[in-house]
Amino acid sequence: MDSIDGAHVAEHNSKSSCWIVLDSNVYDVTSFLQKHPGGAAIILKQAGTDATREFQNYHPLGYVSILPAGSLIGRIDPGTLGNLRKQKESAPKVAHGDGLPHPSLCVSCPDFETAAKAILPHKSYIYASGSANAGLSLKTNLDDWQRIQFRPRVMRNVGDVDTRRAMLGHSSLYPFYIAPMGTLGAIHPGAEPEMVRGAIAKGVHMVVSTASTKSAQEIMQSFADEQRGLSDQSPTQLFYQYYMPVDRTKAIELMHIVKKCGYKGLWITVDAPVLGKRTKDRALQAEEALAVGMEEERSAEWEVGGENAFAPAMGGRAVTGQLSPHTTWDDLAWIRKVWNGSIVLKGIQCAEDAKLAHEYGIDGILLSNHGGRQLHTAPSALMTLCEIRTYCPEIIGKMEIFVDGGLRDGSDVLKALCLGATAVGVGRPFMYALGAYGAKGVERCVDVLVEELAIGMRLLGVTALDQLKPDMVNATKLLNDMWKPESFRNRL
Ligand code: HEM
Ligand SMILES: Cc1cc2nc3c(=O)[nH]c(=O)nc-3n(C[C@H](O)[C@H](O)[C@H](O)COP(=O)(O)O)c2cc1C
Repeated sequence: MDSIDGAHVAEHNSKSSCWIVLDSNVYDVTSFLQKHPGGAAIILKQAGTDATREFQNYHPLGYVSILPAGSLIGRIDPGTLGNLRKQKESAPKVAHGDGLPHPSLCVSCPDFETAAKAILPHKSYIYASGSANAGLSLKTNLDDWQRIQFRPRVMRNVGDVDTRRAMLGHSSLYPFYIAPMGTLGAIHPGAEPEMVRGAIAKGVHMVVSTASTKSAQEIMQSFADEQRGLSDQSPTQLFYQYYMPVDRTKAIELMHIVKKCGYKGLWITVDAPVLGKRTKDRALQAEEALAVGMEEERSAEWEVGGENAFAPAMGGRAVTGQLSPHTTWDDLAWIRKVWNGSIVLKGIQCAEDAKLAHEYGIDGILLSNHGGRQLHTAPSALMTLCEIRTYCPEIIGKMEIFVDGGLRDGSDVLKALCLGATAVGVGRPFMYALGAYGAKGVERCVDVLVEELAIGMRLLGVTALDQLKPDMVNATKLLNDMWKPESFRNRL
């Protein structure tokens, strides 16, 4: 392979010819610029430089495999590294220390967001906090927890409370877990292994995203190393969130990798046949592009899956081939043959699909609208849970029912459990805690949620989670707004 002088690379620093160095290899990424899901501008800023460090904040090195054939043009001559264009200084990924409140000052979930917002690079905060379209699905998620009130019982000897609950046959210390979130490298340099460290320290389960910065193998390795350090004492288990790639061979290959790694269950995300419209990410990408004299273009190719079978990820735009819009219920037959462990469908949003999942023999469903990041004005998980209670109550207790979206208070977990949920997924609070404080923040976030949960149990009058019953909550407000079939409405 050709050895290329740094000075020569440095000359290719524009949108008409853009070269970058990654892991000592020189790539011509000119034709890839407009296809990059993170936007052209972010790569263009690195043009003519060694982009390895910045690149690894977001991606595993293996990502280079999706570059068009012929992009690799040589190796950088190591003696000429000094001739490369100087990398533009970007804001430090995390500025731990300076001005950041001590983690103990985070006493409720919103405090983690305040801390993270203060120190995360703007782009990372936009990624974490963003939602689809005008943000109404996210708002519904947050609001609906408040639309259910408790009906507490008193004088019930609540001296000791037990917060344990099993998830898919794995005992859990708590009835909540860390929801899968992609690209944690944009939030903390330690990326997913840092989140895993915090999870293990507190024994909370975690679902790992297909769109992770680190590979499924690396994350499981960090989990195993960490567990070994604790003599395998932590009850934490890792599950795997699965995005279906367009290419069947790739899809099967990924399942084999996940199985070999030892992830405990496959959580197939079914609410993302295409990426939702991430308004804030898109606006920011357009701004960044204009700042370097380019214009972001909308491309239909980015909106639906194509031929490129690449492990998915969720930036402002999806990579061609990373999300399959073609998946149907029939696919569950071959998935079952490849994956013999438990399966959860993530993103069920109405009673009919919940019932179907049960008929297909699925182990669990996760009622979720993806943290409000997919369909505009989608129902909250609590609303879908009310639908299930009304239209197919027979499935409750027959399969595990998880819910996620907008949970910001540990005691709210109890509302979902009263209505029949197995456990609740918590997303952004853990992401913000990670961004602000790394693994220590994740630990702190668990503590905050557990404290609220345990106080809530006592004040509600229960000492174990199996004592929670539907009549301990008043969900009338949600039930009033719940969808009713046309025939039923005509009778009113
Ligand atoms: C040159 C080869 C590159 C390839 C093949 C590539 C690939 C991708 C892919 C597949 C995504 C989708 C989302 C994700 O996985 O996070 C993405 C998003 C992104 N990429 Fe790259 N990328 C490249 C270079 C870079 C560089 C050099 C940077 C930064 C210096 C960068 C920063 C980002 C960011 C910030 C996102 C959006 C993340 C998000 O909002 O989720 N990429 N890229
Ligand atoms: C920044 C971010 C990234 C996410 N990435 C993924 C993902 O890769 N796969 C997935 O199935 N869900 C993903 N989600 C959705 C979460 O798994 C979960 O459904 C949602 O965050 C729950 O809402 P909450 O953040 O309000 O707790 C992501 C959510 C956020 C906030």
